[in-house]
Amino acid sequence: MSRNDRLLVKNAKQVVLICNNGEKYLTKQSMNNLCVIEDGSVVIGSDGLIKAVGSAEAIRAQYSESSFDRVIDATDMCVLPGLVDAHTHPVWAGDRVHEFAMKLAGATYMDVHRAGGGIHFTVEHTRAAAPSDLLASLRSRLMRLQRAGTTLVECKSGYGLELQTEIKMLEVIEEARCSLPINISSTYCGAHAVPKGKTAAEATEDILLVQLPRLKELMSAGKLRVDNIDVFCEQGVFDLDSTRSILEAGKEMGLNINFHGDELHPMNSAQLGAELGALAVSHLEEVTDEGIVAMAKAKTAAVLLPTTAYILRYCNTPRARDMLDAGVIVALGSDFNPNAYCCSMPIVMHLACVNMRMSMSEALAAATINAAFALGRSHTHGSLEVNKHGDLLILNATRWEHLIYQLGGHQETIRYVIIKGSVVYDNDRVMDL
Ligand SMILES: N=CN[C@@H](CCC(=O)O)C(=O)O
Ligand SMILES: [Zn+2]
Repeated sequence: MSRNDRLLVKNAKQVVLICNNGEKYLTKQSMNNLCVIEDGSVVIGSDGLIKAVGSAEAIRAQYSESSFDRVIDATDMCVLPGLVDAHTHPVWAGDRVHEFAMKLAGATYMDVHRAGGGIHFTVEHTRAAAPSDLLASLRSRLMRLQRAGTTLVECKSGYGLELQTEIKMLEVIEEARCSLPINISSTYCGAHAVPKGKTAAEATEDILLVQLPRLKELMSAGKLRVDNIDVFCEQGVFDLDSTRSILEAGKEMGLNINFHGDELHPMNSAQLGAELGALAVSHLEEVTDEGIVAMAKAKTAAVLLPTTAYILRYCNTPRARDMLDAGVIVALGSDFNPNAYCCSMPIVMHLACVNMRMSMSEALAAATINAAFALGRSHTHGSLEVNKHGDLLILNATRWEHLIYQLGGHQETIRYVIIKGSVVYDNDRVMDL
């Protein structure tokens, strides 16, 4: 029967499916046994979903009568799922380039924070910013992430720390979700820091009695979509009890728990996440052995952020190998924020391999299916399987590992970024491998 589909990507040297059995995440050895088809093709239908993926020969035979809006000949190229960035803070105003110099001179993250810099500096500028300016900068940041291969990204609020600005940030994220092709998972992070002039207890009360109820109203009225709730659980920020009460209230509203924990001090955040049924805990530089066991058992994903230790230098590198060996679902995120200005998941994967001793296959699984799991989206994203979103990358390379191996080389290696079967980035520069 003849039919019309949106896109055929044919004759790719490699098609990296990641997995092909409807797995929601990968752990341990399965992360090193990614499903790869040599000489393969992919078909994406007019609904933007994958209709077929398989050997080029089989797809040719199966689709001999079909027509396509677009055909890409991927001879000598590789096809991968679009990358998933499981942790970013992309909505903000105010440049913090000066803090990079302070940190290079030896200041710690908390030194900068206590001196009124860090999150507080960004809060001041974000509160004063017009929504249209926040949206313009968010758009250009998301386009940058997209050019680096990200097709699904988590975006946090958290530079308002009071009702009005937190809602403003979430509305800006919602506007981006409606107007850009990139897939967004939005996170309310009103407990990102204790606002100036308030104690942690007062801030917790404001979140529980003012911010979350208003969020609930807006969500129920269909005026705002929010997917996750986040808290910065850290000494001098939100302790374990405040974190618990905020996360529980968010869960009650139907939000997925996905929070910052065990970053600078061991807080037992991993255990709390496991106990509350969190989808994910991010950072975990200071996770304990007990925390690792609890997360593995509860199937709470660990979103590891290699840029943090790289940029802060004094901070420990997350124990990726221990977590992988224990069977924790390890995911990756860029942690894009004014402290860690990194838009590139290929660079994040490279850092994960070199500094956290992950294999390239583990890093790719962590930046696709497992990152999608951390956002509750692995049934639709994170692998190239029939009925999932047709979000993929086509590389100017005959082996997919070039995406990670070439540090900072993604501008040349990524030829196309495709979301739901439409080309959203076409880099037609020819490169020499
Ligand atoms: N740790 C807390 N939050 C961010 C940093 C945000 C900022 O410094 O503006 C993080 O994930 O690294
Ligand atoms: Zn963060």
